[in-house]
Amino acid sequence: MVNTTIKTTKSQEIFAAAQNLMPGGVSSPVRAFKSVGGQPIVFDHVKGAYIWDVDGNQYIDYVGTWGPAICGHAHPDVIGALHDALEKGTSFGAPSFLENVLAEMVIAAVPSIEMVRFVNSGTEACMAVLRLMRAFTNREKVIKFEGCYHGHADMFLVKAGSGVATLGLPDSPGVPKSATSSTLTAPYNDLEAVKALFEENRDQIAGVILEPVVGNAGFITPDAGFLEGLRELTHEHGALLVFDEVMTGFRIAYGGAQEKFGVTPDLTTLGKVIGGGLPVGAYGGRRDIMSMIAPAGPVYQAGTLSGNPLAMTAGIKTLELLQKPGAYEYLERITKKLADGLLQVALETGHAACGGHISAMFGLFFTSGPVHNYEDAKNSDTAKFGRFHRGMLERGVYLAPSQFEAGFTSLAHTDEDIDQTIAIAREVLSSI
Ligand SMILES: Cc1ncc(COP(=O)(O)O)c(C=O)c1O
Ligand SMILES: N[C@H](C=O)CCC(=O)O
Repeated sequence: MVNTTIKTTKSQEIFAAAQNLMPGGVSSPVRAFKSVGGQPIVFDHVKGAYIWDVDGNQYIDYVGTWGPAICGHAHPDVIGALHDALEKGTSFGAPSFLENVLAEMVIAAVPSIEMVRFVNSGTEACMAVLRLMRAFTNREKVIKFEGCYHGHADMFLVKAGSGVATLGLPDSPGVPKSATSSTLTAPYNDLEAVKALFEENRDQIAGVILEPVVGNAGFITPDAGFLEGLRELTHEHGALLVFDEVMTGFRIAYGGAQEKFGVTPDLTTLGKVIGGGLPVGAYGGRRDIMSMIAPAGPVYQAGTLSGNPLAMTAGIKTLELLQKPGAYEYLERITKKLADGLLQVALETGHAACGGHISAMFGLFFTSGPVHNYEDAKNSDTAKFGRFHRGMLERGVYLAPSQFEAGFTSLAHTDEDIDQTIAIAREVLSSI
C-alpha cells in the first residue's frame, strides 16, 4: 500500500522544461506547489477518484480538478455525451438548445436564479456580477470578505484567498488603486464589521459578495446567523446580496449553499460543477436584475465561446448524474468519514488540529481552532501542512497543494479509498 519512494523523474523533467516556457511552469499559480514545497507531479490521465502521473504513479485525488469532478473524473456518461456532441462541432457562437436545457436545470435547482447567463469561467462570472450589482443599484462600493476569492479580476484582488493567500502576496501589482478603491473588506463571520461598513458608507454600497462556505482560505463554515444577518443588512440598506457559489454550487447541495442554509441571495455566481470539467461559469438571479444584461438591457457583457456546446453538454450530464437518488447522501457519508477520520488521526497523533466538512467539501487546519476567518486560518501551522501534504503525496494521496484551499470528494470515491487515505494519514502524521 505505502510507497514513500515514488519515482518522479519524468515529472521533474517536464516541470523543469515548463519553467522556461510558462511563468512558474504553470497555467495557474497554486498548482506550482510553492507553499507546500517540493515539485508538482505532472499529470498524464485521470479516471474516477484517481490520477496517474507521467511516471505511472497512481494517486487518490481530493482536488477533483478544483471541484468540477464531483461525479469522478472522466465519467463514462459525460465522456459518451461529449463524443456525440463533438460530432456536431466544437463551438457555435450562436444560440443552441443545449443552453436552454442547462439554463432550465440551473433555474430549477438554485433558489435565487430566475434567469442565467453563461460565461467561460468563475472569474468572468464574478466580474460580470459586480458590474450588474453596480448598474442595478447605481452605487459603486462593494463589500467582500478577507480570504474569499472571486477570481482574478482587478476589483476583487483585495485581501483575496486562494493563490493570493497561498503565495502570501500583497494585493497584486498592476491593479490600479482606482479599481479597488470601491472594494471594502471585512473579516468573514463578522456581522458587526459589515454593519459598521454600511453605517460609514450610507447609500453607497451596491452589495455584499461572499463565498457562503469559504473554500479559498481553507474550509471555513458560516457561523449560525451570519448568512441570515447579511441578508437582513443588505435588505435594510437597499443593497444586493451575492453568493459566489462557483465552488459550493451543486457541491454542498444540489441547490448550493443557499439551499443548504435556506438563505436566498439576489444574485449567484456559478462555475466548476456546471461545466462538468469544461471551462464554464454562469451568473444569475432575480429576473428584474438579470433583465438589465445586454441585449435585454444596457449592461454589457459578452463572450465568443459563451454557452459552448461541449461545456453545456458536460454540465447537463453532470447535473443529471447528481440528480440520481442518493447522490448527495453518498457524498455526505463518505466525506464525513474522511473528514472525521483525518481529524481523529491528527488528534491521536498529538497534533493541534481542527476541521470539518459539508457534503463533498472538507478541510483540516493544524491549529486547535476554531477557524472562523482568514486570520485564524493564517495562524494555523502552514509549514506542518506542507510536510503533511508531501508525506501524503509520496504515499499516493493527492491533496490540494495549499493550506488555503478546501478538499473535494466525488461520487467515485469508495469506502476503501477513504480507509486507505486515513491509514496513510496516520502514518504521515506519526512522522511529522
Ligand atoms: C469561489 C470562487 N469564485 C471564483 C473563482 C474563479 O473561478 P475560475 O478559476 O473558474 O476563474 C473560484 C475558483 O477559482 C472560486 O473558488
Ligand atoms: N482556489 C482556486 C479555485 O477554486 C484554485 C484554482 C486555481 O486558481 O488554479
